[in-house]
Amino acid sequence: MTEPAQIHISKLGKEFIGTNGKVTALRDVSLSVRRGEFCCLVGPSGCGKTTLLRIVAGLETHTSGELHLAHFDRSKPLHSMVFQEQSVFPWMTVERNVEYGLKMRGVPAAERRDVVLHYLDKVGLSAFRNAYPHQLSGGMKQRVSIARAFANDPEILLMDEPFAALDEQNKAILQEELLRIWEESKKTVLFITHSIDEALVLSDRALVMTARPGTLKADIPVTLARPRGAYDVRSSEGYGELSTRLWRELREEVLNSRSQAGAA
Ligand SMILES: Nc1ncnc2c1ncn2[C@@H]1O[C@H](COP(=O)(O)OP(=O)(O)OP(=O)(O)O)[C@@H](O)[C@H]1O
Repeated sequence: MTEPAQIHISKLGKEFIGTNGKVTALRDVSLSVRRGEFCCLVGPSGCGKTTLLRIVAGLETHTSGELHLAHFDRSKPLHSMVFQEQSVFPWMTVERNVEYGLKMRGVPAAERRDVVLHYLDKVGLSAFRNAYPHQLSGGMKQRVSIARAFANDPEILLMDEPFAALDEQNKAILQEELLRIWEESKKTVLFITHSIDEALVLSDRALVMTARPGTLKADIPVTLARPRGAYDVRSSEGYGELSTRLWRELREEVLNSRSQAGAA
């Protein structure tokens, strides 16, 4: 059965008025993400990926076009966002950080505890539940952010380069942890990355954006078998071909974006 659309964006545009005049960040972006789908957004630096995610998150408004988000289960939050920088509360323990959204929603303490312990176990942080963020490494703090986002149980997860600041091995482990949790929960995910590898490890579809003003250039189905491992996926059938295709689409836009920067 085909799942219904959860995120539907039609001819969406965004203009910023800055000190140097008008900046068109997004133009005519149209895309649809089905419920339970994992989509990665890739595109050159400055093409509007974060702006698009922030618009979906309701943190920014669009200046033209339409955005429709389907909210299937009103007892759950619609979306949660995970940022590149660690966005944990430094004054709260790991456990308090993860339960924050649930507490805000008035979920009873016993239920909160079960959910929090479940996700701390999933991200390998059970032993650190009473630790404070300053006692954790960067990768561990990102794990707290991921556990918090899933514990909050939103329908849509919006992830803005959540692993960009991590070293290669920690990134691979977190990608696998994220995939395992996603496979269990099947949330709708919109995930920004600069990495072709990361898009191929994680996504069902890679959405390639053009240089600014960003619009959708290519929508590439990532048909690699699941479950996937962060390294073994690279030797799976079709990986090389997909990787080359994505790079061809992206390369042109990265060059365009460089010539824009040179002309500015
Ligand atoms: N608040 C703002 N005011 C003015 N211009 C902005 C604002 N936010 C973003 N922009 C501009 O909009 C464009 C898109 O920015 P955005 O951060 O969305 O790109 P991005 O694709 O996420 O970049 P990166 O990959 O480098 O993170 C850029 O030219 C940026 O300078």
